[in-house]
Amino acid sequence: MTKEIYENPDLKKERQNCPFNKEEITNFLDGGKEKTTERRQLETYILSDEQLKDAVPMEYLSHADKYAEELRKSCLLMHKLADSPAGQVQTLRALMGAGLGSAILKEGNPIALHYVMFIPALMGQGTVEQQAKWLEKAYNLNIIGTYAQTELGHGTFLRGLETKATYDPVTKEFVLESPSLTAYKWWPGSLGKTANYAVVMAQLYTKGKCEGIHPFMVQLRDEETHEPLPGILVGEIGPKLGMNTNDNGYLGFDKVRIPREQLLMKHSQVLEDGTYVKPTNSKLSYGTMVFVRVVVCQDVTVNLRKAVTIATRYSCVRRQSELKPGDREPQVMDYQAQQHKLLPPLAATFGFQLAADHLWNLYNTANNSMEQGDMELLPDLHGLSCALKALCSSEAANFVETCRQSCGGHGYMSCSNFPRIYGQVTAAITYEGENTVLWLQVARYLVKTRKEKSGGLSVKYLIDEEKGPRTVDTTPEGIVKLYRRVAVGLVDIAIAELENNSRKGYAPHDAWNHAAVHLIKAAQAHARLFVVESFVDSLKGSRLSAPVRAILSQLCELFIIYWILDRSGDFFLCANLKKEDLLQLNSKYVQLLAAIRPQAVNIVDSFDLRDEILGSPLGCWDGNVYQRLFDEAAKSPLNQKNVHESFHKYLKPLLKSNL
Ligand SMILES: CCCCCCCC/C=C\CCCCCCCCCCCCC/C=C/C(=O)SCCNC(=O)CCNC(=O)[C@H](O)C(C)(C)COP(=O)(O)OP(=O)(O)OC[C@H]1O[C@@H](n2cnc3c(N)ncnc32)[C@H](O)[C@@H]1OP(=O)(O)O
Ligand SMILES: Cc1cc2nc3c(=O)[nH]c(=O)nc-3n(C[C@H](O)[C@H](O)[C@H](O)COP(=O)(O)OP(=O)(O)OC[C@H]3O[C@@H](n4cnc5c(N)ncnc54)[C@H](O)[C@@H]3O)c2cc1C
Repeated sequence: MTKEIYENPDLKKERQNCPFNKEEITNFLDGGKEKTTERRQLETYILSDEQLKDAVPMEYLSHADKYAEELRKSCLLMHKLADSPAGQVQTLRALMGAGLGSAILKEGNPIALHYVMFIPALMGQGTVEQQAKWLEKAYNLNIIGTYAQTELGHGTFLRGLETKATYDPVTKEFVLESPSLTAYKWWPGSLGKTANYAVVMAQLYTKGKCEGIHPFMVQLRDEETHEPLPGILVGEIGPKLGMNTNDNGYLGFDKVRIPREQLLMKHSQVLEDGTYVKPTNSKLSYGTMVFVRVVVCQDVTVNLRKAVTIATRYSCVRRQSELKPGDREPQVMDYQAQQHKLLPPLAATFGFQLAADHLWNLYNTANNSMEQGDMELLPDLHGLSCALKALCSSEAANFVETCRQSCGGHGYMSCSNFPRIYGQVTAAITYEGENTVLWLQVARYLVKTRKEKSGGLSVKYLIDEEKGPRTVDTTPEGIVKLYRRVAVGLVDIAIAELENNSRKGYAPHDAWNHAAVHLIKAAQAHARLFVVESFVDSLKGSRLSAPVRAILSQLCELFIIYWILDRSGDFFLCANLKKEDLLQLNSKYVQLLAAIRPQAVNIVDSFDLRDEILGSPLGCWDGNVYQRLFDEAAKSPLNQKNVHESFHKYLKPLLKSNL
């Protein structure tokens, strides 16, 4: 007898008569049919392993027990790598990120930094010989590394880092030192308890001169005992808003000597006599950060997809209040206000992914040409990776919080998974370059391009001024032009502000600081233009069936109008937008909300996120929300006895005290 599978009747209804093929969208997002098959096989392989399941929810464990439990699972996952049905790199990518990996390691993988930064740093900064020495050991997990750059006193301002590596030509060694408390490394993931090696960024001194920050390969712990080596002061920094099993750590050096060959010398070298050989570009040592900024865009998008799926399914199960007097309480998704909360982030997941795909392609192209010594694409890659990392992380964090709020009280439960998703996404606003600082980097590139009439592909529109009438056209292509005008206009306003400040007698750095608000707005407009253009162009260029194209085009239109309505001042200011245009866009927007609403569940279904990955009773495929919430509550240690011992210890004496 086959067991009947429960499906909430409202969700069942939502899923009936879907006008498009969900599987086609799944394949589109995965990058092809074969990729979908491979991903599903991998998910089944990992998620069916009983040893990877939690005996109790993580929330109920102590800080140290959480770490130990996640390290156990993380190591087990690594043992499973060899038999994975997907390729090694594919498996690692899935296990380190917000998708499959987060189903097992909910608050961070203690060895993530090894793959996300340590190995990429070795590959990007090490010579062929250095790679031959350490990469295989790193691949085989004979050593586990991290990337130690940020210090207690400095994260953003890399030139201000204090850790010193002074070359001693007599012994042909570098001497590593932390000259003050603020020089201690502070934050690197996996550093606290897991890693036994690190790529350490330190100020290189040779022949009495500081040559700036450089990467050094440093052993931190004994390979057998795991005890810190002499002169190494290492530990964990304590609980954080999220990502609590990433064991972020601190690290100090008390005159630690390492051989000269442990300076990673792909781009710059120190010869035996202490002569310094410069890199072709002084920013090449920042390459590892560029890589992570690129992958973070993909990662926050996956997290956003999870949040939207949970909130959308829940909003179709949840019935509350009265829409039509006397009628049954409606699904909360039927309130236009709820659609306004959830459909823009739903649409954003597509826009962000398509833009992140473009960035990934640029990263690979630029990297290939840099391997041949051609640095031409580096400024564009730096500008675009900063812009997209900042935009995707900050928008995703806001959207995730909106999704949480859209679930009312139940969204506030830990088991809803919103706190963890938010904890991860909001961290991306800070790590790998604090967003404000990245916006200012982008602005620097835009101002330079506009003034010097020279720059890469992503900023070409600042050089080739658009010709023709400046009328407002509200087709998607017309809307892209509006975004372009805003991006150009806001750069010009920022430049005018800079010039105005100079005329007032400000020195260039003060003129810059006093124009920051305008500069940041210009950088954000540039990033939005890139996402909007990527969304519109990718749909135009893709081979999709008519029904899939229709729904994705509606999402695209909704999204690009949403941002205009959100920032209408910029469009009035720079794109000739009139009141009538805005009203027209507003009515188009609400029409689109109504048109997309019936397909919301089908769209999130097409993300094909398994219940284990969503990790939330609110978002499960079957919509059995209330039963699952009850089951979660039953796991609370406070519910294991009717009367907790603390009653006898504290409450009873109080009750009897006749205060
Ligand atoms: C078989 C195995 C294979 C391996 C397979 C691997 C698979 C797995 C891989 C991926 C997995 C995917 C899953 C993804 C999961 C993702 C996340 C999960 C884990 C979480 C990890 C979190 C880790 C966090 C780490 C960190 O935070 S590390 C520390 C980061 N720190 C920063 O970002 C510091 C920010 N500050 C700066 O970047 C800079 O200081 C600055 C603000 C840019 C200014 O620098 P400064 O030197 O002061 O510059 P100036 O002198 O002012 O010069 C400016 C000048 O330089 C140019 N510039 C600046 N930066 C760059 C750059 N990076 N590249 C190129 N150019 C640069 C800039 O444009 C200016 O140029 P001009 O003078 O010409 O204008
Ligand atoms: C979860 C997490 C994981 C991390 N992992 C690692 C890791 O693995 N390895 C590692 O090395 N580091 C890591 N970091 C550190 C991270 O890279 C830094 O925290 C980040 O670069 C910001 O630097 P900061 O903390 O010094 O902030 P600050 O630079 O001190 O920022 C404080 C404020 O000052 C503002 N500000 C600073 N400079 C400027 C400026 N020039 N103009 C305008 N405003 C400015 C910022 O916008 C911000 O509002 C991690 C951080 C987090 C939160």
